[in-house]
Amino acid sequence: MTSVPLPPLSAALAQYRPSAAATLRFRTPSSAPGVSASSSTRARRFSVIASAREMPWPHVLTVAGSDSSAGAGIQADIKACAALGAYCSSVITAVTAQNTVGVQVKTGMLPSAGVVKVLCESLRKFPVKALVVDPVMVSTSGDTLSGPSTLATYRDELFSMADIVTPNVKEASKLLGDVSLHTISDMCNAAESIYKLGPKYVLVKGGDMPDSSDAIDVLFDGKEFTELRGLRIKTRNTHGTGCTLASCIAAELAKGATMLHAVQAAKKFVESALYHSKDLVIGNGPQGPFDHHFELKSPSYKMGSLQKFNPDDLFLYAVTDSGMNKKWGRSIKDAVKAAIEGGATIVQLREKDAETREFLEAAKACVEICKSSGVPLLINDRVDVALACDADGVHVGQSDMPAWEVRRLLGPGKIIGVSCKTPAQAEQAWKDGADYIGCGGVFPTTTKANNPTLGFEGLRTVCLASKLPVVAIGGINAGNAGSVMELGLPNLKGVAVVSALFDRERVAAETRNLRSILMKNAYSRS
Ligand SMILES: Cc1ncc(COP(=O)(O)OP(=O)(O)O)c(N)n1
Ligand SMILES: Cc1ncsc1CCOP(=O)(O)O
Ligand SMILES: [Mg+2]
Repeated sequence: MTSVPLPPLSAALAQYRPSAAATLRFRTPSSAPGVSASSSTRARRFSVIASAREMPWPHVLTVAGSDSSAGAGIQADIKACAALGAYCSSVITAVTAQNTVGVQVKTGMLPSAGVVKVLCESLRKFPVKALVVDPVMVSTSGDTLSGPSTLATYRDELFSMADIVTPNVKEASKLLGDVSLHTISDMCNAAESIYKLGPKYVLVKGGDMPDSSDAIDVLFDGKEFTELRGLRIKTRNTHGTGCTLASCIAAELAKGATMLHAVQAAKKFVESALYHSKDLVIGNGPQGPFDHHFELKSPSYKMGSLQKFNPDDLFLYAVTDSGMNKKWGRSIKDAVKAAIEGGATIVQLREKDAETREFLEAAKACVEICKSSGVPLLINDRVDVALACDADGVHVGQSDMPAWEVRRLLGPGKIIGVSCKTPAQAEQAWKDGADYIGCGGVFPTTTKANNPTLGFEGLRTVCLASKLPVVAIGGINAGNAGSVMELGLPNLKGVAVVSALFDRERVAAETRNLRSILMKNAYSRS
C-alpha cells in the first residue's frame, strides 16, 4: 500500500464553482471479498456531489482509495457514476493491491525508473498473455511526465516484454533522443527504430501531427507498415485518448482479436467516442475529457441493439435505376415502396441521370419510407445528397470519393459500402473504415457499362480475403441467385440486384420471389 498526498484534491475541487447545492457525502468503508482489510481499504471515503447547475453534465468528485481489482474503490465509483449518466472525477487517497487472475496487462503512467523495474520483475515472475505498453511520457497537452532514467528503463527493460508499444509522436521522438517527426515516413522510421528495442508491434500515433485532416497512425510488425487512417474530430475533448486507445487494444486482445484487428477496433472506439463527445463541456480548461459511454445514449442502444449496421441486412439489396423505373411508369418512391413490400432488406438509390434537386426530393421521401419500415437506405456516389437527406449511408466505387474521405464527412454512425474486385481493394476498404463491400459483376450485365465480369472464382477470391461482409452484384436474378449463395462463402451475406427487380413490371412480386429463393438457400445451409 502506498499513501499519496492530497494536493490533487484542491486541483479537482477547483473545477467546481461554489454552489449552495454542493454536498459532502460520507460513506462507510467496504472491503473487497477475499482481501483482508488493510488500513487503506479501511480509509474513509468521501464523495463531493457538485451541483449540475453550471455544468451541462452531472459531475461527481469521488475522494477514495484505488482498488487494483476494480471491483470496489475509486474504480467502482467511476463505473457507477458512468452507468447513471454522471461524470466522475477522482482524488485517490490510498492505493491498494487486490487480487484478480488471468488478465491482459496494459501499462499507463509509470512515474519512476523504480516502478518500471518492479513491474518488469513482476512480469518476469508472472508472465501475462499480452502486454500493451502505453509509454506515457508526454501528455496530449505537451507536459513531460517522466524523466530520463524512467525513459532508459522503459527502453532497456520493459519494451522487450511488450506485445505492443503505443507512443504518440512526441513520445516516439523522446524515446529516440528527440528526433523530429513531421511526416508519415518519419513515423515509419520511428516505428522501425522502436521495434528494434524488442516489442512485437509498434503503433506510432499521429493524432498530434499538424496539417492533416486525418488522424493517421502507423503500425509496424517488424516486416510491414500499416497506415491506419481515422477521422480527426474537431474537439477540445481529447483528454485521455491515449490511455483509452491502449486500454481498448488490451480489451480486444483479451477477447481474442489479432493485433491488427485490436488496433483497428480501438481506433474506431476512440474516434466514435470523440465524435459523440465533441460538444461536451466538462471543466474550463483548454482540454476536456470525453464520454466513453456514448453508446448508452444512442437510439439503437435504447432499442436493444448497439449496431449501426447489421451485415445480415445485405441479404436482399435492392439498387434502384430511374431509367428502368421511368420505363415502367414508376417514381423512385413507388419503386422503393414496392421493393420493401416484397422484402428487400436494404435499399440503395442509384440515380445516375437525376437532377440534384429532383434526386434530393425523392431521396427525402425514400428516407421516410425506409425509416418507417426499419430498412437502411444508402445513396450511390452522392455524399452531398446523403448528408442532405440524412440517409443511412453511401455506396462508393473505386473511382468515386475514397471511403476514408466519405467516413470523414459522414461520421462514424453511417454505413459505408465500397465496390471491390480484388483482395487489395477489399483490404483498403477495411482500412478506410468501410462497413461492407460489394463485389461483382458476378455475371455479365448491361446495367453497368464496361464492368468486367469476375465470375464465381473472382467472387470467392475477394470474399476469402475480405475482413468485411460482402454482397454479390452483377447480373443476379431469380434464376442464378441460389447458385451464388450455394458457394457457401462465410462472409457472403446476400445479393444486390438492379434489373431483376426494377426492369420488371411487378417490383414487389419479383422481390418476394427472389427473397423466397434466397431464404430456401439460407435454410438449406443452416
Ligand atoms: C452494393 C453495390 N455494389 C457495387 C456497386 C457498384 O458501385 P460503383 O462501382 O461505384 O459503380 P456505380 O454503381 O456507381 O456505377 C453498387 N452500386 N452497389
Ligand atoms: C452497379 C453494378 N456494379 C457492379 S455490376 C452492377 C450492375 C448490377 O445490375 P444488375 O443487377 O441489373 O446486373
Ligand atoms: Mg459509384
